[in-house]
Amino acid sequence: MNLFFLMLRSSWKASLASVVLGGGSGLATLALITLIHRAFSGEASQSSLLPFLFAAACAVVLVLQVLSKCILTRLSQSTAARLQFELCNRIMAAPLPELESVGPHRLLGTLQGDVGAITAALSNFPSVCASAMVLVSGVGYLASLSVPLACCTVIMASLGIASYLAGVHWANHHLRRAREDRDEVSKQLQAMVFGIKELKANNRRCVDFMYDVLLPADTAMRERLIKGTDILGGAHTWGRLSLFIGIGLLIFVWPRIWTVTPETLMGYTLTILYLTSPLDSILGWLPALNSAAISLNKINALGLMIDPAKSPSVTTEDTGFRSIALRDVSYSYHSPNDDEEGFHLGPIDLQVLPGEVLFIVGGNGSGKTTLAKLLTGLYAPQSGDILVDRQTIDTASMGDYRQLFSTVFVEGHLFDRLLGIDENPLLLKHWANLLGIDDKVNFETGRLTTHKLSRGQHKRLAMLVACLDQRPVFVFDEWAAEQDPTFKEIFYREIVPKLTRDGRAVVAITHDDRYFFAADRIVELVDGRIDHLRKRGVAA
Ligand SMILES: Nc1ncnc2c1ncn2[C@@H]1O[C@H](COP(=O)(O)OP(=O)(O)OP(=O)(O)O)[C@@H](O)[C@H]1O
Repeated sequence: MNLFFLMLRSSWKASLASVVLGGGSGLATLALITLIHRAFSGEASQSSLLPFLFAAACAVVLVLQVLSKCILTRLSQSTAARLQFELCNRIMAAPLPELESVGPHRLLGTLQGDVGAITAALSNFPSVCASAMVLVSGVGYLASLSVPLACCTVIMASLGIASYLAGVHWANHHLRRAREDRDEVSKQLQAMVFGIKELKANNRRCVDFMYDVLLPADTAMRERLIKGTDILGGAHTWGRLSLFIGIGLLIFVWPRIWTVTPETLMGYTLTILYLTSPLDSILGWLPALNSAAISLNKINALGLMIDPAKSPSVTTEDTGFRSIALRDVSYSYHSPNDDEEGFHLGPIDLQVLPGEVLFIVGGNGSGKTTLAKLLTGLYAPQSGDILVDRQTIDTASMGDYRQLFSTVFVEGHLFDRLLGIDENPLLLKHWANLLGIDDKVNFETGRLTTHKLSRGQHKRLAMLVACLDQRPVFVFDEWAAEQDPTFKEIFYREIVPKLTRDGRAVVAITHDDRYFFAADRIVELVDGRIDHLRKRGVAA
């Protein structure tokens, strides 16, 4: 996909209108140059109409250029907004394992840096279009003065632009690598922000991080950026200078080989000098266009632009279920080292029934969270099937399947308002009271206080959102791990039974063996396989 196709797709009508208006303004500018030339050449200097024609041409240029720029500004901004929205949509539609392997630093780099680079190029597009129109009409005017001279000028300008583009191509090599390096810098900056406590607590670690990790990554990126920008700067200056070389040839060489009147020569010089400014704006914009093209390639390389965006469909109906079954389900992670095998989970056979409480237990790294991600449809099984009411879930129905679950994961994110939930102030107040966080929720606006919360309070707020969501199955990943003893009691003795009272199921990953009595069934995972399956009242 290229930048112009992106713009045309945004609105071909606005694109056409701006080109037509820009073309009109170019012609009016040509009329201005003609009038100036006539006034200087003396042939019509006596005409009393000339000042009025000049004023009229000025007014036409003003109106057409302003209109064209207004349309193009809106067009470029809406194209950038559309690109950002589409990217967000694609990110939301992309499978979680792919997003995890891309990594948050690269996704953020793309959403902020790459979309920003594209927006910057697009927002200068209006003035560049107007400049291009002025340039084209200027060349037209040159041709009206002398065709051989115009041909010679076009050849000179083409040589200048071709050598400029060769410079751009050379610079690209460094700029593309600088863009790759920027991902590494964003990764390290993210590590600094999230690891600030660990860095502050140990000065040596802090110095090591700054001088051995962050600075080398940043220096490598900047060196490449400087090289690329230097080459671009040189090429830009050469592109501009080629025009002056053209003027020099025109004044000093051309009259020796071709007969040319002083008026024609003056008209030529005047026009070429006038054209330096639009040419400069086009050449100055090409580096931004270049960065935008690199960013667009980067977005394509992430694989986020390949499939048409599929917006999530909204289903409000609580369909419920009679059984959810994982049948011979397995999943393997790719190892970053090719010679090592990644963690393998499965084959797993597991059933979740309405109204039951299922605990998933096991040691660290035994695969509990991976199993929860498979169960909730965040990961698609690599083999085996997920069945709801004996119907197999395929790729097309996976999105709907995920809507069966309210989840609270260990590293879950809390939005600062209630999203995707019908407001029910009474229910909100009820759960907030039960969870002891009524002061953390603004009942009037449904707003949630998401900062200045302890980790335990953060988890309680996440639980509140899950409870309000009221899907058929609740999945909690070590929710109680950060709760005080009083709240552990409330969770296992009050909340869990309350949640299952109207036929909803609770699947909880837990290490709290004191509360195993609260489960109907307990599944124990060892090295990615189910080792024990205990039922209420039955010893392991
Ligand atoms: N995105 C990933 N890519 C590669 N390997 C992963 C990924 N996520 C988890 N793993 C690996 O899979 C294994 C199981 O991880 P998982 O998070 O499911 O364990 P867990 O039982 O929930 O552990 P804990 O009790 O510590 O939370 C671990 O060895 C982990 O290193």
